[in-house]
Amino acid sequence: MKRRKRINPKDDARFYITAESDKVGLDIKYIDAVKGRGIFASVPFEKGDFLLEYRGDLISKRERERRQRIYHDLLKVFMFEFHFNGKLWCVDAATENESLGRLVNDDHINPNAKIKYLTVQGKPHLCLFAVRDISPGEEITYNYGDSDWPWRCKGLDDEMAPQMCGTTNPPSTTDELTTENKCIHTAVSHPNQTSPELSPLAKVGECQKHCLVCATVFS
Ligand SMILES: C[S@@+](CC[C@H](N)C(=O)[O-])C[C@H]1O[C@@H](n2cnc3c(N)ncnc32)[C@H](O)[C@@H]1O
Repeated sequence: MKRRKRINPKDDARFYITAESDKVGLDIKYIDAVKGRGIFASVPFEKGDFLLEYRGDLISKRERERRQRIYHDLLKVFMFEFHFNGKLWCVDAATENESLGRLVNDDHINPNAKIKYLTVQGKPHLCLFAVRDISPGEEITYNYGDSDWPWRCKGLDDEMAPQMCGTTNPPSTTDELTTENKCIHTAVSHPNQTSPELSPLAKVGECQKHCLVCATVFS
């Protein structure tokens, strides 16, 4: 069988950065009410291949702080911070658009991609590269980094979830909560969701004991 000629991954990345577009062979799919959407390969990728750019506004630390003050928690997760040339920068991908990079989910155990930055015309661009061969149908994932991401709590039963999650956002202590309480995941729908399964009503139904995302307890 004839092997396809491999494009140099950095050149490939520069091409898509300059074109401000995503490559064919990656699709958005709705996964479930907790994870929301994700990005899936529809063609095979080889280890080292460029996959996607995490496209958004490149902003300074100061501007990031300003936006963080006004953003809802659900938007803050789209802010990717990184060091470049001795300074803290951020790519803010909170704006819902056609870009696929902003929809790639976290996997800190067995990710198949890694983010690296590439400089184009003096500006850093965050790019995802495959860290192993990827088959069609696989979800693209990378490690979001060390943090108490609520979804990383594993194997919890209903009683243990609030203690073990250790999240402070929103409050996880039951005494601050009343029957009126709703966590952010139930009070509002996920930003720009298009799938009916993600409606606030469906999420309230799933959160009857505790929210799967943040472990807020409902009485
Ligand atoms: C940058 S967004 C990724 C796209 C998101 N799935 C969506 O549909 O908009 C990050 C959010 O995705 C969800 N997420 C990412 N990785 C996850 C995982 N491994 N398990 C559950 N939820 C995850 C969390 O809600 C997180 O706040």
